[in-house]
Amino acid sequence: MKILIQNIKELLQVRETPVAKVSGAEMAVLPKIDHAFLLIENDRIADFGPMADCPSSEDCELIDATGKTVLPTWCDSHTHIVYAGNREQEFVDRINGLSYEEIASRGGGILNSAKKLQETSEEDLYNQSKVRLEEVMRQGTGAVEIKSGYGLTVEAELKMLRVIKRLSENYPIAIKATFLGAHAFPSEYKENHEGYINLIINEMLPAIARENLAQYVDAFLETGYFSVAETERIIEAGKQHGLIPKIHVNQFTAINGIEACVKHGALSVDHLEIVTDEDIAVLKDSTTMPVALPSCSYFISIPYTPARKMLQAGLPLALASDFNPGTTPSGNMNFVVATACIKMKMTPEEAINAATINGAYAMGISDTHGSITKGKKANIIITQPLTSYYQLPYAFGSNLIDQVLIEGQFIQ
Ligand SMILES: N=CN[C@@H](CCC(=O)O)C(=O)O
Ligand SMILES: [Zn+2]
Repeated sequence: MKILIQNIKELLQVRETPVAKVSGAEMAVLPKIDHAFLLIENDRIADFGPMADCPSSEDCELIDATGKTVLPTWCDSHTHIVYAGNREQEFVDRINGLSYEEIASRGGGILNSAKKLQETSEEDLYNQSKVRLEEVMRQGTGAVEIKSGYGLTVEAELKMLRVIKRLSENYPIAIKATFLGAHAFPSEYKENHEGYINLIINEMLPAIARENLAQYVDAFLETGYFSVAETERIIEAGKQHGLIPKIHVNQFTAINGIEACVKHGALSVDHLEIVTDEDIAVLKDSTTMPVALPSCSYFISIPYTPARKMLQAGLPLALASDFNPGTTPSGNMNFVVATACIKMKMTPEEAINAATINGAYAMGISDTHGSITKGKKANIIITQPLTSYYQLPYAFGSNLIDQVLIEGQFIQ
């Protein structure tokens, strides 16, 4: 099966020579070809270039992209798409003056979602989650990481991870699974952290490894949640089962968590609404990808990740949605890219790099996703006719996507 897209006004994120990620000043460069073609064979990118070099269209399904922009689909490296019910009431409580921390300390927040999820059957959880997955695919996401962490019991964490596995078997989108048993201490372990950490290490992790349900391990390293020392124990135990750390850190406070994550070779450190000069120094020259989640900052009114300062220091940055019921009930990566430009002062080029190739790196798939490169997965967004790709973040409330292809299949 061959698809030939012709007369593309702008073909973005073209990388003849593959790169794993882009950092600092490199992020301001988004390589593109004007008046281009793109050839897809089965699930892969077979060829691309200027229209002057366009191959014959024999045997191909033809798409005319006159006036349109074509770019790789978004790589959303941080989500919690599998959850039960919602937290609309907490949304209204916050409007009426309560903070995220106050709601959590009253037994709301993550524990509220965990109670709902424990009471929901695996089948129902799958059906609720697939609606969200289908929505983000239509919005141009072509690869997604999904975390557990609303189970908080052996049985419920396994239920979440089995749902993630089933989604990955039933949809063309690449899905990476992360075990986040260390998302919050269940109330019965509030005064017995040791007991819950032992449950994670001695029961949850071995059961997950037996069923091969996760590739990554995460923890909410934050004041009032998991300390640096507790997180390090979980990272070490996860590694024993082959899981690579990707850690929630510096959302509300900076407690030297980033240093610990880098020391343990974390693939990514995520949130980073609060970042110190020491954190930046530690990330510099590491292989750990910092990940910003601007929709979370927007929704719960907390600071935005200081992108300019980080890029100026030469760091890379990825953007992800954080789709979850508490802090970010949206997986729309178009909004993420626009918000990064509008609120974090990232240029469109930087934001698109952050949401494609760097997002792919932050989920360990930049050899197959995140750029227009021969041999990579045919994951493509075709936009409506645009004056230029600047319109994508500029017209932040409009749906400018015409068609999405994931692994060579049209999504709709
Ligand atoms: N901060 C930790 N975890 C999630 C939100 C958890 C929740 O409130 O349900 C996040 O990434 O924002
Ligand atoms: Zn998160």
